[in-house]
Amino acid sequence: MSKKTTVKKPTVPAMFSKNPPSTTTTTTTTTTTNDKENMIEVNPKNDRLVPWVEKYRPKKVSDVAYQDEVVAVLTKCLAGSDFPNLLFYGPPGTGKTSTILAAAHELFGPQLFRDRVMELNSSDERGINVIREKVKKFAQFSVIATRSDGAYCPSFKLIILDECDSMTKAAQAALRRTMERESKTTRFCLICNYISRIIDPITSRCAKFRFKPLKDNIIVQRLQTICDTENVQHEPGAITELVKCTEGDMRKAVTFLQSVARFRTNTVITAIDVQEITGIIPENVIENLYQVCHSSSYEKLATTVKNVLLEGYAAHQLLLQLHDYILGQMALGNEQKGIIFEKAAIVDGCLLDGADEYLQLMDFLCTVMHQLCRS
Ligand SMILES: Nc1ncnc2c1ncn2[C@@H]1O[C@H](COP(=O)(O)OP(=O)(O)OP(=O)(O)O)[C@@H](O)[C@H]1O
Repeated sequence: MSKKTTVKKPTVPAMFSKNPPSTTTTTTTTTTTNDKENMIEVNPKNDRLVPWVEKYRPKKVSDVAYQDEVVAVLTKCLAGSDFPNLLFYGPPGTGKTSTILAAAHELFGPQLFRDRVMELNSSDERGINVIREKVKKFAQFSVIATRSDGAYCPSFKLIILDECDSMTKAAQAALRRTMERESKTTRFCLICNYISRIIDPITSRCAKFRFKPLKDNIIVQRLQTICDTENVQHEPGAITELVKCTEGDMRKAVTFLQSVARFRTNTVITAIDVQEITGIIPENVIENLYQVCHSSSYEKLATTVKNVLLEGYAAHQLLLQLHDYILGQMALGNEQKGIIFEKAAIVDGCLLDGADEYLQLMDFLCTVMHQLCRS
């Protein structure tokens, strides 16, 4: 049914092999041993084993959803405008890595991609040595602006530093010099979640783009397209239920969809299937907890919280959903909600640090109870 396709394994840039490839364009249609090693054959029969996040990763810059500013700038760059050093920042799963990879594929084409692009993940390699050895070495090679298919091809190479907010300050400082010195031959694309962890001299050398969490309707559209392509049937409310817990993260949405599609109990995906896979807590559980807070009985609250935790619901998810539920309650004033949410933030921090789920939830719900008594 589907064609036989190939997916690239993460590569060590060819530049760092003992014999760096020629930087002039030599067209060859045969696949080298090295190329073969870096390809995962995707047999149509095993097609279902491919993670959908990879299968549906945008192939072209124009496929990237909802990040209009960066798409507009990169489209101009692809047409021949100057290509600045880039800094992409924003929450996970919003398309930062996909956007630059798509742009690089369009700029260099499949044959030059391996020679012209170096992708480093700073979570693994975050020290100054990587900048001194790998980045500097790669940046120093000069290249010729030709492509065998005649398409526009710039005369620079691209270094992608993913998760660069975990680079040490010394490494960032070393990068600053390299960026300046090699500006004729190399462009950088830095990707991070927290821009505040990047030193000013680096941010001021880059065009900065904030990737926004994707709107629910954009995620719904994308999931619907995937469902149509993969022939996944679902109840009308199932996709909306799934999107509820994604917080604008498309990766999370697509991963959940694939999990639900694989482990569903019926041919048609239901909202219950989604709740079981994603860990979303049914609305009545949240309502019940809130009502118990109204009763002002500490013993009743303690028993209910114990029972809810015994059901296997995660305290963090309970806290998230209680937050949204309380936000919509008219019975509580702004000041009371402020006190409750301040407590929610403290409890969330404690849970992340590994504190006891029961004690933390009790702490939070006692605050809710207290504020309800005041109203
Ligand atoms: N804007 C988007 N348009 C289309 N698909 C997207 C978009 N954002 C994310 N995706 C989907 O989510 C997957 C992960 O995206 P990507 O790796 O680009 O996220 P990221 O922002 O780099 O995340 P992280 O900060 O965790 O590295 C992609 O393979 C793609 O399927």
